[in-house]
Amino acid sequence: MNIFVVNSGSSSIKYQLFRWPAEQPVCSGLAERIGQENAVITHKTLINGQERTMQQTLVLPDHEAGLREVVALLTSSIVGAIRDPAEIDVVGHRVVHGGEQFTTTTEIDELVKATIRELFALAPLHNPANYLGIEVAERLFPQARQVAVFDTAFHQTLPAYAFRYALPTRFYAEHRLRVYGFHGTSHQYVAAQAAQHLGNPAARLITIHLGNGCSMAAVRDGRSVDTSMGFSPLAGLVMGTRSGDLDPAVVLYLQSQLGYTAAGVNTLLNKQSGMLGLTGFSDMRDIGKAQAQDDPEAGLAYDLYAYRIRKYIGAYAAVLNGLDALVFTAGVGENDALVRSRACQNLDFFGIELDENKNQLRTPGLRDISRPESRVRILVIPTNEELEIARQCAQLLQ
Ligand SMILES: Nc1ncnc2c1ncn2[C@@H]1O[C@H](COP(=O)(O)OP(=O)(O)O)[C@@H](O)[C@H]1O
Ligand SMILES: CC(=O)OP(=O)(O)O
Ligand SMILES: [Mg+2]
Repeated sequence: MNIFVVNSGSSSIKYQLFRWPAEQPVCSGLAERIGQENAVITHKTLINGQERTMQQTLVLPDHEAGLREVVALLTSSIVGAIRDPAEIDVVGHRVVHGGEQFTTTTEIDELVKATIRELFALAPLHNPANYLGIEVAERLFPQARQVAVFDTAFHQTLPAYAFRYALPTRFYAEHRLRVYGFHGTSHQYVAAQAAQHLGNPAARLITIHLGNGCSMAAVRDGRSVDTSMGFSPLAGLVMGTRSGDLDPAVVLYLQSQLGYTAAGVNTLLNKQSGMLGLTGFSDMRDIGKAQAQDDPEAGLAYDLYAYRIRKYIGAYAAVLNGLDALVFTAGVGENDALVRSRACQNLDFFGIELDENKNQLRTPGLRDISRPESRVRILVIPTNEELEIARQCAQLLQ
């Protein structure tokens, strides 16, 4: 069975092609800067067990053009893995918001598509792009089964006292204003890896996904019991361009005193805040360089970023009434030793003790960076949302 996984972002498409049940993709890649003059596709192929990478710069006016180009690569006799798009049996899509309607992986039909469209209002930055990916894939792979895997689904196990806001009940009853939580596919994937590594399916875990968007989850028995993103992916941690937690009165002040419109506040908090607002850079590699040169703004931004994580660790240790492991994952969590070091600072009270030498090592795969005497394991686990999506597609359809 060939499973093609598509993760459509606002200006990018990430993809992996699996020849199931092999979990190593035969092709994978990323099309970036779609809609701009100089889009780039980076495409990897596994040839005789060796990974070969090629990159091309081209014009991709929209997602349809992007996916068409990806299909051309997949079917290429040199860097491809199939001869005909009809060889794709299943297309698995990352869909960020599934609302309360989707608590699990779902095969896509017209009704499912209509519901995803209704959810545009709840995730305006993400769901329209995901939806577009579905429509384009239906045209390019008309004979394949299309499956949606929702970021929110893993967090549908939160108890009401964790997911409700203290607003008048009608706002939940009529408008579904509540905590949904996101990055669920990633939290679920690394939590399962951690539980397996610990040999304890009931492990109490805090999973820390630090990418462009950042979120944490408290996980017990493989189920999410709380998470730091909320009604939208804006809540919680400090992120690349998003503010994370904020007194809602700040929004009122921006509007009543500083002349911001609702759209202006949206842009400010989602696209101009976070690390970008604090330092002028959203990429942690740039901020890392600046902080290594003693840039005070970068130093403060690191402290703020890590301090927010530490506060959530404390909160979730209370939620879980104890802790077996912390798990760092995604671009920053897997690569930035300074973030991990500061996030774990002064937590020995909880039995969290980082081994600074192990923290600096860059070995691939799962690694334990805690001191032997640490009561809580500190793990770095590379996430793989595409593999988790493929697994869930296979489980649904087999
Ligand atoms: N070597 C590295 N050191 C520090 N940060 C890194 C490194 N590599 C990637 N990152 C960070 O990871 C972020 C992207 O993470 P990723 O999980 O790919 O996010 P997303 O899926 O949201 O695009 C980048 O913005 C960058 O800040
Ligand atoms: C939901 C979310 O924030 O996703 P991303 O980190 O990919 O923007
Ligand atoms: Mg991501």
